[in-house]
Amino acid sequence: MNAIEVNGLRKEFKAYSSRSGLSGAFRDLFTRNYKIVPAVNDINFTVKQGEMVGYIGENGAGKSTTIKMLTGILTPTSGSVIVNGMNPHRERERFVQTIGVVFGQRSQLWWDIAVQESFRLLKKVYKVSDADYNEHMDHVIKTLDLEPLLDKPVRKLSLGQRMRCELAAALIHNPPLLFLDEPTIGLDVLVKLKIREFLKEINEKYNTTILLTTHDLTDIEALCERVVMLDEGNIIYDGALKSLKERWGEGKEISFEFLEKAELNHLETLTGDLDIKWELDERKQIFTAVTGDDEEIVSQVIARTVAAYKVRDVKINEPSTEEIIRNIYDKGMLQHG
Ligand SMILES: Nc1ncnc2c1ncn2[C@@H]1O[C@H](COP(=O)(O)OP(=O)(O)OP(=O)(O)O)[C@@H](O)[C@H]1O
Repeated sequence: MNAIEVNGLRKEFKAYSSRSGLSGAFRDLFTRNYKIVPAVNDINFTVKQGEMVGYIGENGAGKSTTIKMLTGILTPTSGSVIVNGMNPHRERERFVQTIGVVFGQRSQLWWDIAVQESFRLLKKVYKVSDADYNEHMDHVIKTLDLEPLLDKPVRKLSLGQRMRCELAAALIHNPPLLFLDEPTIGLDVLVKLKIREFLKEINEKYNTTILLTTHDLTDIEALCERVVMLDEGNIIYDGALKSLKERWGEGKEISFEFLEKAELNHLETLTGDLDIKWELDERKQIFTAVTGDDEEIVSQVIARTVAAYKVRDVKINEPSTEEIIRNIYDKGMLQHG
């Protein structure tokens, strides 16, 4: 079953521009110039129940606008959105029972009351029974280490503490679908790891679908096999994170420092049957084999070289996902699809 079905989804905004000078400002008071800008430009995608998908793009690419349409906060200009079998905007009340939302920059907890009071209020809002609440939330509270925070007012919590509480709050009704918009923004590494572990766990335990928007690609790498990449309102990639790396990763580099004198010609002969290119940094005497992503070739290069020479150091370099994605945006290598 599909948790999310998006067809020809479009959202246009009016972008107002100001006229110059005093007379321009005066005229702006009465009529304003604007042009129509599509923030989301006729996109299509589906997400299956239980998938964890990274929804990525640069600032202004249209991520938040999409999430707002998927959660029923904004109505599309055209196209259709079916989430959990419903139209999010039209069937609002029934719909919100089936989703959880965490916006990293905004809070759904009440600022001045204790965390557990917020939880209790949300339990009422979502009409969760005592039995369900206890069974589910006891576990959530334990896993996210919330026990010591429960009687503190939200305003007294650190960012990391608050984000863990936000996540728990979004899960009070144990929704089958979770939208996370920058859930780890500004958090330290340990809290990030905890949140990731927790998300993996609920995905495994309840088959919860997760759509994750983040600028932190390590979140995506830790959680999502699939990424949907957005650029100026268009989907420019939808597929496995792994294939993205294979296709655009530009291979690996294996650098050797030797304890004895090595010859470039000899290394080339040793590996003549492999699809690689040797480079030499003469000043540092570092020999580098540039390869594709074939692991067999990488291991052959290392095995043959180490057998022929005494080696001081070997390093394998590959571009990070961050670099690959930067590359794609910079070079515009992908076709709009
Ligand atoms: N209410 C609005 N009125 C006019 N333009 C808007 C409105 N909301 C968003 N936009 C424009 O739509 C485009 C997409 O914005 P959106 O917030 O969806 O991007 P984003 O990918 O979420 O960016 P970020 O990573 O900065 O959050 C931007 O050009 C933005 O200026």
